[in-house]
Amino acid sequence: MSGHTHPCCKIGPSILCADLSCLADECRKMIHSGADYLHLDVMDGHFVPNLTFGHPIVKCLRPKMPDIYFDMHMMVQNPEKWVESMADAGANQYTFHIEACEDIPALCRKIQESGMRVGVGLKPGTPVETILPYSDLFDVVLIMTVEPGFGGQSFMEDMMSKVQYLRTNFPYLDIEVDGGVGPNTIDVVAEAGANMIVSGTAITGASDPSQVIALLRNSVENAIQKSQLER
Ligand SMILES: O=C(CO)[C@H](O)[C@H](O)COP(=O)(O)O
Ligand SMILES: [Fe+2]
Repeated sequence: MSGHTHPCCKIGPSILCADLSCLADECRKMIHSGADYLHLDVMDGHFVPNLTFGHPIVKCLRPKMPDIYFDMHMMVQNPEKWVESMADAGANQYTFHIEACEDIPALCRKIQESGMRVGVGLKPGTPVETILPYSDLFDVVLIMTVEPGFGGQSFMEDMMSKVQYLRTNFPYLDIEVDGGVGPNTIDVVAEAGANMIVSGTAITGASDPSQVIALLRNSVENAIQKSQLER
């Protein structure tokens, strides 16, 4: 389902550790700081031991920023349950976890028919080969670089072999990374071939988020340029 041009760099801040009592202001701040999209973390207390928010909040947020791409990171059991509500709330990408899903082709079809892009997430312990039988069905593969559930954890560099494997075998795929990504870890992420960069505390906790976003983008764009010259 991906296109046939090299995917471009996109930076998607996670607002998980921002001040959620003023969610719209926090999101606007990210957009004004240069974010390409917003990564919204949905947790159900079952798939992960934490709770955040669901489609009612997304539905309230949408009219306040009609043109912003919402990537829903669905850390939930039974991800098929929330597809229609998220589409109705205005989500653009529905990223479910492969570990939480029984009928992967049916779920991908449902997401696509609802008009959203299909994302599949892999926890650190899930081998990358798990996606191979379904690789045509996804627009985005999300490689988790922390155990899902909490922001502010340490980046797992050993997940980069999954990113490298995907970039080598699927040059046009959107590859997203999430967890502990920031100025200290972006270079290995960029060199491994990820192009959709989620970053939470490193951006929302910075005194100047725009500087952090620019730094992340610079690293990824340089790596893409280098890889194209090497071809
Ligand atoms: O999915 C997540 C946690 O499960 C978050 O998106 C992620 O942790 C972002 O926060 P940080 O960059 O602080 O790790
Ligand atoms: Fe996330």
